[in-house]
Amino acid sequence: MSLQQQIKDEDSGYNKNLFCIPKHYEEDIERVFIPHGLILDRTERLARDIMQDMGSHHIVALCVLKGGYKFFADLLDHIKALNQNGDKSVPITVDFVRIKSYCNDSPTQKISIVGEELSALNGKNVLVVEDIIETGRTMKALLSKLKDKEPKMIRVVSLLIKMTNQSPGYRPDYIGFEIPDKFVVGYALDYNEYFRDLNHICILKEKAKEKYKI
Ligand SMILES: Nc1nc2c(ncn2[C@@H]2O[C@H](COP(=O)(O)O)[C@@H](O)[C@H]2O)c(=O)[nH]1
Ligand SMILES: [Mg+2]
Repeated sequence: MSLQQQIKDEDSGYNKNLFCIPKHYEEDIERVFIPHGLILDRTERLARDIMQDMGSHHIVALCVLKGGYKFFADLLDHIKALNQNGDKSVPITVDFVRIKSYCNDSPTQKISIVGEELSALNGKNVLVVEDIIETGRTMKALLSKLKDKEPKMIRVVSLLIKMTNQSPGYRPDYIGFEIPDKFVVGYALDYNEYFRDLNHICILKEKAKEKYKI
């Protein structure tokens, strides 16, 4: 199993005033949990680990939208840099799938998966790129759809995995950070579509959850 950084419950992040937060979210953020720079540095290392394991054949990188788009873009930048500067390189193609399984800060009963054409995955090495895994329910639903396309290999990388007592029967192949059971936003992770435009991964104030509730 690959190494991953575990952020314990008592590590409650950083005072938000140490960082640049968009004015429109200043009142909503409780703490900065994982600063943007740390996310990028960890992503660089994940890219190296992934290329060491998968880097001998064409990779189809599959982005799980919407929450995975920032991690996907940064991970692919690092993979491209390795391709450009290393002794060997492999073609990377991209595909996208959209999954919705959350409303407010709770899971929905139904998992909606859109963009499941994905016929180009047949016989390919697929790297699924996800933002966060909690119970593993969403990823298990996606993986069962992907297996129908008969890829040669599927690997999953998730920037975050959340430790909850209802979880997790599922662990991805590569993990950025293991975090406690807190609802997080930022770096494309949303609360009802807000906070994707925030660089750092943060914890919300309870009154912000009320403010943006639907
Ligand atoms: N913005 C946030 N989204 C979250 C968080 N925890 C989970 N999620 C969403 O759910 C799925 C994964 O959940 P799972 O139980 O099916 O594994 C993930 O893709 C997110 O969309 C969170 O803390 N913040
Ligand atoms: Mg997601």
